[in-house]
Amino acid sequence: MPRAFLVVIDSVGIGGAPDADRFFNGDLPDTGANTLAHIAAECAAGRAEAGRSGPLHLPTMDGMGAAIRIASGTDAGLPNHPTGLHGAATEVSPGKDTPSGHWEIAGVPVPWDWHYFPDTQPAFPPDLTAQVCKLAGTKGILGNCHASGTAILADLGAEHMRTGWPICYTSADSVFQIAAHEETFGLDRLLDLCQAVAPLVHAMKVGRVIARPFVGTPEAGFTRTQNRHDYAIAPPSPTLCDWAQAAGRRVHAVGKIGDIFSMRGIDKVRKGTDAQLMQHLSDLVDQAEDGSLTFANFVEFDSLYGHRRDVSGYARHLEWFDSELAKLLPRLRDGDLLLITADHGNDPTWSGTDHTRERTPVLGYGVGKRDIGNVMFTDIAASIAAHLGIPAQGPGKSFL
Ligand SMILES: O=P(O)(O)O[C@H]1O[C@H](CO)[C@@H](O)[C@H]1O
Ligand SMILES: [Mn+2]
Ligand SMILES: [Mn+2]
Repeated sequence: MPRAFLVVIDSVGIGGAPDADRFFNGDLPDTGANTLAHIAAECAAGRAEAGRSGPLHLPTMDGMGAAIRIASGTDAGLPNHPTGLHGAATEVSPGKDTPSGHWEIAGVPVPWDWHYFPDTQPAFPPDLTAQVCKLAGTKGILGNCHASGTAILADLGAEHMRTGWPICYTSADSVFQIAAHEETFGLDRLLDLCQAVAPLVHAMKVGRVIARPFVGTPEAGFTRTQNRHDYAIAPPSPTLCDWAQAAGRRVHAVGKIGDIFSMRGIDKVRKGTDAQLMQHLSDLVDQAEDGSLTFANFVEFDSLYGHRRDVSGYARHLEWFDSELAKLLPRLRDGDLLLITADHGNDPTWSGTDHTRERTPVLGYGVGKRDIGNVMFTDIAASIAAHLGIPAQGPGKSFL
């Protein structure tokens, strides 16, 4: 029985979203944002030389050049000799966030408008703040604003250690993020707090509460740990994961897929750094059951490089991923399909620190060379379902 591996390289957009003008980073619309093309251009110009050098080199993902031209008509200077399936996918959900992107890739566009906290200070309504304080057992919260998660630790980490108040912040995404020190505040206490706050903000149609534990001292600085946990609102209707499970197939989640889908339709989760996730994916190529679905998310493109506007780092991570993929592909079995895509953009050359609305690449291995052109996010779910031979739901059409 054929197996499917659906791999999301988080935030690797390729421009061209028809509705980019409706999404913003600060005051600037996302029109023209193009994560991969702009990274490739910076590399070609010799401006992304930290820990790597020269033009962006992605020989395994050899369909990227073609995908980017399909999405945005841009010549990013990437070679255009695709050997596998290649195309570009367009999102319709009214959000450029991770759950919107993943649910739609899994066949379910978001049917509601997310609630976003305003970019004001305070950002949160007083009654929500009061409830968070009550649940945390503190007299106040710190932050209460839009912020970059690393910058706010530098600003408020010391005050947090002194007062014991949780650092609460948001972004252009529909999120409520709580940062707290793993030792002085306590990791379990932070996770319990986030879990308790989640239903309050989900009721407001805020997509996620994210626990952002950190360690360190005011003197040495603060760093976030791997114990991040997302408490997401459940998908509005059954997704590819549920379709597969209902058909009696095993569903493996690698990375934060379990969190994004509120564990709906998922049998087993493997987590870690992207390097560890690559090992998990590699193990699953060897071990995943016939007929199974493996759904992976590699988040560090987004969290370590996109939001941090680090072009060299992003290019390095793309080249690392590409070289790891080269070791993985020859071990796929006959009948396997491995599909690579992304959930939104996060152009590290763009203004602000938020995601960018973009089309995303669709690269397929194991089904021969074909140009699928422009497809919709939901077509990915329909295609995976067709490949696995299971019934699909919703608006997607298979491109296989
Ligand atoms: O700046 P950090 O804390 O990494 O937060 C980013 O991560 C969140 C989830 O992807 C986004 O909403 C953005 O705010
Ligand atoms: Mn994402
Ligand atoms: Mn992000």
